[in-house]
Amino acid sequence: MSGEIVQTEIIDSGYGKKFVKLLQLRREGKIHYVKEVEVNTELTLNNHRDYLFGDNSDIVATDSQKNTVYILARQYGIQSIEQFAILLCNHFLNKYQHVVATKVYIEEAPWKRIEIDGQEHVHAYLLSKTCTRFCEIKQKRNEIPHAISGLKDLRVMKTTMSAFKTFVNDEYRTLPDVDDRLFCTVVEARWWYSTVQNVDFDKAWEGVKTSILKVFAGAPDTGIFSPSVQNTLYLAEKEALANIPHIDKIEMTLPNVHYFSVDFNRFPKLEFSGCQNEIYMPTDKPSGNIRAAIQRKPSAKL
Ligand SMILES: O=c1[nH]c(=O)c2[nH]c(=O)[nH]c2[nH]1
Repeated sequence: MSGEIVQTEIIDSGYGKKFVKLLQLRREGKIHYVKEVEVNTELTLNNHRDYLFGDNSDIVATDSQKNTVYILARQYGIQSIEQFAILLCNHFLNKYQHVVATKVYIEEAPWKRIEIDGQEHVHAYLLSKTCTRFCEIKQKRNEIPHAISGLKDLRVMKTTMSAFKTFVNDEYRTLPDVDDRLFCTVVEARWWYSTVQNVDFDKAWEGVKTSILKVFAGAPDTGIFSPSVQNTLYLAEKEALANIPHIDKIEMTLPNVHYFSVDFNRFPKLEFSGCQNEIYMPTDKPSGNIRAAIQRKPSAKL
């Protein structure tokens, strides 16, 4: 240690409670409604006395932030995770004048009603984890809230109508051109709203999910051809922006989860002719990883 006095400044800070879990139950007669969420809060203060000098007098304890989540859920209810996150941001900024910025991230547990003989149950649910819905709202003092919504862990696969060929052919390449391959990915998508006013966040979220599935799968009886993960990703993003007017930017990440064909030529003493079963080896790691964000072009000024 040189013992030299280092000159520093804090350039970013925030603190809050992570993973505040709560279940909201609303009983309307015999029909019950549930929402289970996990909330992360974060506040940024107008000074750093806490970090610099150990002066806690401006700290709204993370424990109090956690209590606030429960109290606002009780008082106002959770319509959509986005609305609840906006409510929390507003509350923290209005209640504490020395808070200059807030960030609230929420994930929702995908409870669906159990269906018995095609009929939805009034009070029994099944956790149907096709994917996780999340949102992140950021708001600075004297500014409007900015909303991002997203989905993750949406694992999809198709067994044909996917090819990958005519890519760089040099001394590093071993992968052959393929006309027909399995395509499996775990979709993560996040999108930015141009406004939070009069947005039906549930409808928008369903709209993006449907856009992604439609572009990935294509028509039920024929499918849709994918020349690469990159192209499918881009077309899914374009479809989402075409369908949901309140979104002006979207980013998607698509890992290319490889399924390698098992080579039965390695068993020369066995006879496989006439066997129709194709056997693949699912391989989680490594995976390709394809990412892109698109946004609406500012409309041309005449
Ligand atoms: O759709 C694909 N895009 C790639 O960039 C890539 N790279 C690779 O090895 N396989 C694939 N597939």
